[in-house]
Amino acid sequence: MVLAMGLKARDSLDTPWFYRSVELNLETPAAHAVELVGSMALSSVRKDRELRIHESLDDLSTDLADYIAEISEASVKERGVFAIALSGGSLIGLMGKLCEAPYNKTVDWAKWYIFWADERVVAKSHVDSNYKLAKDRFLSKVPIIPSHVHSINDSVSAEEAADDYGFVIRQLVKSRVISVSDISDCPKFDLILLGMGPDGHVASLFPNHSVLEEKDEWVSFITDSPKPPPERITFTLPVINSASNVAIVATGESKAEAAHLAVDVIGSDLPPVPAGVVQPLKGKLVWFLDKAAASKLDAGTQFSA
Ligand SMILES: O=C1O[C@H](COP(=O)(O)O)[C@@H](O)[C@H](O)[C@H]1O
Repeated sequence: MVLAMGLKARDSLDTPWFYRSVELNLETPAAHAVELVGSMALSSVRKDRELRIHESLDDLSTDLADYIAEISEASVKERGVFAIALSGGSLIGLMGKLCEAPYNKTVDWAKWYIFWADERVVAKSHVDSNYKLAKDRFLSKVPIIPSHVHSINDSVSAEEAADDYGFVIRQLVKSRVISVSDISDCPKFDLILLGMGPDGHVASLFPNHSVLEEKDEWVSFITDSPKPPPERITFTLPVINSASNVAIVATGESKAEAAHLAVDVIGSDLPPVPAGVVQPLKGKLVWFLDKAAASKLDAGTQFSA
């Protein structure tokens, strides 16, 4: 029996994605067949989600830079601005290629507006600050307009910082710098970039934490983060899931189990880790993984970029 299906492919990292029709002869050796059948199941069951699994961190960084530059270009074309929310951690280093050619010259940096999907409530000069990390390794190397960088108020309590940040976002929704979701009334960021911890947390949404249930606020706070520092503010799930595009970037073996739980355990009401609850309502979710982080995915879920 021969099965026909479409696979997403690209010839190299510099060329665009395309869809290729593949005919699978069901007498193909078993392992190969499982992989192809699995890919077909992924694209038919979760059309809203894409997995990009890379051989090396260098490949992943190039693809991530391409992806961000493409969404920036499309947003500027459509809305005249690009509203992007960053996270902290290893993600920032993996965005480094955006500071190099060609992106440093081709991206329309003056149209970028920067936000944080989560921030640690520490001084902006503190080594734990997500703002400081982004400033040192990214923002100081590209010509983004300083007044377009919306960091948190670091001189108040976590609760006040969350309230303040929610207010800032509301003002920018009013002035249309940030779009608004037509189905959730939440801000609709053009792109939210998330890292993922080994426990499956994204932004500062940690496993089994009550903040995961927050439905009313756009920005919430916690004072008991299991990962130091304890005080943080975070976008809530409704805001993350209202974005036009969300990327989860996870590398290294320590993330493999969480990636498996988030990606493979689908169709469940309660995904076992917060990353699994990132399911944009209308937007597109892309996972960027290296081989190590993808090493525990079900065989059928994997396909390489
Ligand atoms: O504490 C945090 O951790 C996550 C993951 O960091 P990573 O270094 O393991 O990639 C990060 O995405 C989040 O923004 C940060 O506050």
